[in-house]
Amino acid sequence: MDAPQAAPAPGPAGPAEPPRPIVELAGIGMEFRQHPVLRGVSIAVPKGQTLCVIGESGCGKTVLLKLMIGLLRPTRGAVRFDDNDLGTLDTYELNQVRLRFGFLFQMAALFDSLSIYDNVAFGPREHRLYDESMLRRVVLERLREVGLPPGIEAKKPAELSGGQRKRVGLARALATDPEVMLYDEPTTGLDPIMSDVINELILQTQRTKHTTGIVVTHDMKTVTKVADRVVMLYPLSRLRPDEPQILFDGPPDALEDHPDPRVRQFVRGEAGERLSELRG
Ligand SMILES: Nc1ncnc2c1ncn2[C@@H]1O[C@H](COP(=O)(O)OP(=O)(O)OP(=O)(O)O)[C@@H](O)[C@H]1O
Repeated sequence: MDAPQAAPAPGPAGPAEPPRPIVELAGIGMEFRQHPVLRGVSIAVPKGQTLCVIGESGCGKTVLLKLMIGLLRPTRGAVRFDDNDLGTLDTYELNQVRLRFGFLFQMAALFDSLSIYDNVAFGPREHRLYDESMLRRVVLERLREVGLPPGIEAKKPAELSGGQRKRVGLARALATDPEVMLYDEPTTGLDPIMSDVINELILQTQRTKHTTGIVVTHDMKTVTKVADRVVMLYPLSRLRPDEPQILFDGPPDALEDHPDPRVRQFVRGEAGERLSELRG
């Protein structure tokens, strides 16, 4: 039998400090005209990690992303970015913070009337990051990084497939070299192969650029592939007032056999009693 292993001794400076959070939600409550969506939600995302946020439709995942970039203000609690409380920042300071985020929207949200080049150049131009020759290098480099062929920059979004549009959306979000990428259901509507391409790109972005990632998804393959950590939210309407809204906060491999049946049901995609509940 192996001898029991001793706990590693702390180094001369004591146990290692946990990495500093870059995005932090502290005791968040969010209501829309007396309709509560989030309650007592606290999440700290360390620099360089990828967090996946999962949960049923309507539980508040997109609201969470909007709170993180100050597009919504919480009813209670504080949102911090790099130790700055967003609630204390003026419009200029908030815009400076937003510049450090990239956002890949559900439907890629490209400007239909602009070429692919101008779509990707949009953020850097708005923030006057580069002169035109440097901008050209950055735009073409980002398009290459997401695996789009040379010449695509002259096309319009309508000429592209869904998977190509999603990759242009990612190239556009990465054109400002963000420290944090927010992905809202990045694989929705894509075939399994293109979904995996997007998952690979999320992973590569974290590994090569050390970008912190926050991924809202229903796709458990995305979770398995990209998440360092997973938070599962539950809809408030299904919880008692004293129950925490975060059902799970941990590594992805602890999801499958979690003791809470609500977590297992979601992860395995089982309807359970839900159809009869919906029929009333
Ligand atoms: N600006 C708003 N005004 C009023 N209600 C809102 C607003 N934004 C979101 N909500 C409500 O908040 C709840 C959570 O919405 P949210 O979009 O965050 O859900 P979700 O978990 O992302 O859902 P899905 O998985 O379907 O995208 C919903 O009931 C929605 O109607």
